[in-house]
Amino acid sequence: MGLLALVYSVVAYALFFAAFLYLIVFVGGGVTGFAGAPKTLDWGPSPLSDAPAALVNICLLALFGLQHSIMARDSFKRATGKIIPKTVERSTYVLATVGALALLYVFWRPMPQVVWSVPPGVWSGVLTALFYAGFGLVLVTTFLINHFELFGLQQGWLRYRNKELPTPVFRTPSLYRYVRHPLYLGFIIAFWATPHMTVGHLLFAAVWTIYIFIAIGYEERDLIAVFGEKYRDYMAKTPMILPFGRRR
Ligand SMILES: C[S@@+](CC[C@H](N)C(=O)[O-])C[C@H]1O[C@@H](n2cnc3c(N)ncnc32)[C@H](O)[C@@H]1O
Repeated sequence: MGLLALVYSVVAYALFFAAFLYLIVFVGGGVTGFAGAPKTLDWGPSPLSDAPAALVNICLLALFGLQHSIMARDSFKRATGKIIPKTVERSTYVLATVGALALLYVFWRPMPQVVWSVPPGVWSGVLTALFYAGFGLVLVTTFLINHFELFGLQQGWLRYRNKELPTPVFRTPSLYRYVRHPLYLGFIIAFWATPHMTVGHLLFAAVWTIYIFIAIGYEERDLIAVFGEKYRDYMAKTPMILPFGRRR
């Protein structure tokens, strides 16, 4: 069973990493210069090409949001605890996230009408740099918290070694001293910073941003439940998403 848990966690991690890398290509499209992508936000076929594009896309984003938020809740983990062992709970979450992203990639309906287009030059270079910086921030931040625990690998490894899972640790390393949610800030930057904004890209960025603020509400409720006063103090002293933002 230990080996099975380890293999499961490695497979889930590998698939997730591939899906994350594809997200950069999917959102960035032409900006990434990756010409071989079968589908991006602004280009490619969808099996749902007869349905209204905005409706299809909002449903796909809502599906991702529901999967992500419901499976992250303690009540869901308690309810499924008998069929999903704690050691592979995170890998299962990661695997379901891959599924939700795959549906998004396959069924997304491009809406290529242009909202803004910055001609090649300094400003388009700045926006492209911000796009990559946003994804870079996401990746770096996962290592600040605990990359291998966040994506289930550590749990699979500990199960294989027959060791106990550690209790959650409250961390505020480097960027977490300036904002409480640097990883989500990275996503917001990556999704909005583009020299070529289309209606589909705008919809994607707007819905995802709204979802991030909803998710923060749930996540912070859980963090208060686990870390209590420590997290309340942190909220009082540290802005949510922008370093110069309001506290709490
Ligand atoms: C995808 S990460 C996002 C973290 C954070 N919201 C951000 O944007 O940087 C979500 C996980 O990080 C954990 N987490 C968030 N802030 C934390 C902190 N200060 N210390 C330890 N774990 C934290 C949450 O409990 C959750 O399991």
